[in-house]
Amino acid sequence: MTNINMKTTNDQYQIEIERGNLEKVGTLVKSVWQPRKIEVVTDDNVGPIYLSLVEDQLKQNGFQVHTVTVPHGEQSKSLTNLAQIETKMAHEHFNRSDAVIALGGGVVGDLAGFVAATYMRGIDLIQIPTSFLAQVDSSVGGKTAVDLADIKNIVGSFHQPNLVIIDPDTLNTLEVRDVVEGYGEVLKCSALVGGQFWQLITQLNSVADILEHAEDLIRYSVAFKAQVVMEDEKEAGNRQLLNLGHTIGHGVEALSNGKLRHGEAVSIGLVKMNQLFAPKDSHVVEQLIDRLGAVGLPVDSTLLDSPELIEKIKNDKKNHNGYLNIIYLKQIGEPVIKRVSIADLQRLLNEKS
Ligand SMILES: NC(=O)c1ccc[n+]([C@@H]2O[C@H](COP(=O)([O-])OP(=O)(O)OC[C@H]3O[C@@H](n4cnc5c(N)ncnc54)[C@H](O)[C@@H]3O)[C@@H](O)[C@H]2O)c1
Ligand SMILES: O=C(O)C(=O)C[C@@H](O)[C@H](O)[C@H](O)COP(=O)(O)O
Ligand SMILES: [Zn+2]
Repeated sequence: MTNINMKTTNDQYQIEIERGNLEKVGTLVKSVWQPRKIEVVTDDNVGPIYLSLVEDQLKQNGFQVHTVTVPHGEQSKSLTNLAQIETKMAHEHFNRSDAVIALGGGVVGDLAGFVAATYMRGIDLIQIPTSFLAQVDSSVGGKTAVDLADIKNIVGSFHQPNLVIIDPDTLNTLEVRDVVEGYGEVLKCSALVGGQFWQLITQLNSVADILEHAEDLIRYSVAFKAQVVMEDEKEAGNRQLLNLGHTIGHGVEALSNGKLRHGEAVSIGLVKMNQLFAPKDSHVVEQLIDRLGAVGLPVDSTLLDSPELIEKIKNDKKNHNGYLNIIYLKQIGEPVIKRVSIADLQRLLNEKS
């Protein structure tokens, strides 16, 4: 069992990582919340597998449980769903003492998190991530958001949970493609950290290898993310490093009309941004392509040639007055934040494509 402690300016919470955590989810929730009404938000893949267990556990521990199931997939991170869920909660007379639980992948986590951030100007939240991506990244750190049409995470808020409950056993029911896309974020994280974390990555060459080492990968990723968030919760400085691969990644993800998963898009963005900025003699790009390619993550895309890409990039939250803080690697374990004009980035993208 691993217990990682997160402390930000106004919040403190535990990230509990243990196989079988879902079996005792009621007790874990009770350790931080008094009896109250809870809206459990899930999706139509996760709900049929895990919702009844979580619901029973919560009821046995004195909670009043309401549930809402959204369709799986990125399109559920919408203002429409936000409004529907909050309308339902209002009709159920949820008040400021009540709470939200996100049970699912990053889509459910971001959507339910934003519900909790905005309902009555903010109520309590617990994250129960069930996808690999959500367990290694999205359930931790308090970023919540929905998309507007084809613009990623453009309406959102920082809203920290009171607890994150990670049960790596839930990875057993995940599709292979979803394990691999979650690994895209793990690889991003390990490339930022280097050292032992990267050493482990150099030994993983298949989905079976990833699953065998899933607990270590979750622990390494979450411990690093927690440390970064504790030092820079609102992304004024080094939290921007966690956006490695995302400036171009979010662009191609949005342009793909749902064809690329988030972690796949990050993989493409990770390679491209380093092709543009990493020192050639560092061999960063070759190392990234080798490790991403080993598990079948995409390392290139025709979307990189789209004239629309730069328009998407302008929506990056690291864009300030026409200058973007881009992230690249000097070498594995040595990330750099560099201020680049959008015009220069556009020129470089055009030159290289
Ligand atoms: N807030 C953050 O810090 C942060 C960080 C990274 C990514 N994100 C966001 O997370 C989203 C991607 O998350 P994701 O990759 O988890 O996508 P997702 O939530 O769509 O989950 C991927 C698929 O796996 C299914 N699933 C989840 N858990 C399952 C399980 N245990 N068994 C069977 N099926 C399961 C889902 O239904 C879905 O079909 C993107 O919207 C991205 O922008 C947010
Ligand atoms: O937690 C963070 O900070 C991250 O940047 C983690 C990213 O993996 C994640 O995709 C995040 O949602 C991106 O946020 P955005 O601010 O670029 O929308
Ligand atoms: Zn991401």
